[in-house]
Order: sequence, then structure tokens, then C-alpha cells
Amino acid sequence: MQVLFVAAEGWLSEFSGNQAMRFGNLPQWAIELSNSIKEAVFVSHYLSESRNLPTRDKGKEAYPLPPELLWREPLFDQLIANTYQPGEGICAHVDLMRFEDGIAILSLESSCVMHFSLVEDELSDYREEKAGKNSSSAKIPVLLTEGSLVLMWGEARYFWKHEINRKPGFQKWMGQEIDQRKRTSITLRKLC
Ligand SMILES: O=C(O)CCC(=O)C(=O)O
Ligand SMILES: [Fe+2]
Repeated sequence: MQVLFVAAEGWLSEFSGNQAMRFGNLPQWAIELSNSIKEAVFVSHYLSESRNLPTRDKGKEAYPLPPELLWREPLFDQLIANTYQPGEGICAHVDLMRFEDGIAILSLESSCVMHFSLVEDELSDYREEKAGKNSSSAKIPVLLTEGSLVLMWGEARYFWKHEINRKPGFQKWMGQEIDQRKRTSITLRKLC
């Protein structure tokens, strides 16, 4: 659905490249997307509380977004829509520190695998404690199908890099190569 809005606004064709960006007041469809994200996170908080699921014991780490981020106003004030042709992806990175914690990425069109890898620096203690000594370079694959929403905050936002390598041979899920077509993503963030 959102991809239609992006196209309808003429965003991507206005730019010579494959990226469109907006700061400050977001377009109505992005406000609605942001409200849907808020609602989905709120429902998931509510369900885990009311069913007394184990998330309670684990504290806020188990939440898709912690309450202090969920209720900030506005939730997001920067939007980037990216289109990627088959084979194009994004190198491993941590999002810039000019953005606050709590980042959302909506993945549209082609399915793909996003890989997460620990930042290699003074975090070795953390790495040993959390991931085990031998898994420092392990990449954690996450399958994104059309409409998948990635929410990154806390450790995931600051201590883990994310990347999407769509070169032939890198997009495998359960031993099967995923057919790579055009892909669009919408990233929502809040400036510090
Ligand atoms: O396109 C994506 O799914 C990821 C985009 C991203 O990580 C970024 O813009 O920082
Ligand atoms: Fe990113």
C-alpha cells in the first residue's frame, strides 16, 4: 500500500537517484504509517502484559519498542524512501548518531534477508557475554517479506550493524536462494 503512496506523490521520479527524503512534517500517509506502528506496538505490549507472558520477566528488552520511545512526540520526523534494483542493497552500518534511538524500516516488494552483525570495537566484553566467544563474526539473518517491519532500538540500534547484500549467492533462506526483484523500503527515524 505505502509503495503506491510513495509513487503517487511522485517522490522517486522527482529525484534523479533512487532515494527520497523528508524532514519535519511528514506526509499524511507516513503519519498514518507511524500511527499504525504505534498501534501495533501498543497492542503487543498490552497482549504480553495481559497474558502475563514471559516478556514481563525479561523487562522492556522484550518489547518491540519501549514505552518511553513509543510515546515520544512525534514518534518520527524523518523519512527516507529507498528503491533498490535487483542486486542492489545496503552495506553493513549502524545508523548515524544524529538520529535518536527507535528506528523503523518497512520493507516492500521483493523479499530479502537482512543480516545483523555485532559492532567490532570495545564491545568485546559485551560480545563474550551475549553471543559467546566464538560467534563474534556471526551474522544473524532476518527474513523480510513484503510488509515486514523492522524496529531497532537499544542494543539492536547501537551495538549491531545491519546490511542487505543482494548480490547473487547472498540471499538465501533455509537453503533456498530468494529471487531478487525491485525492492522499496521506508525508513522512519527521529532527529536528535
Ligand atoms: O533499505 C533498508 O531496508 C535499510 C535502510 C537502512 O538501513 C538505512 O537507510 O539506514
Ligand atoms: Fe540503516
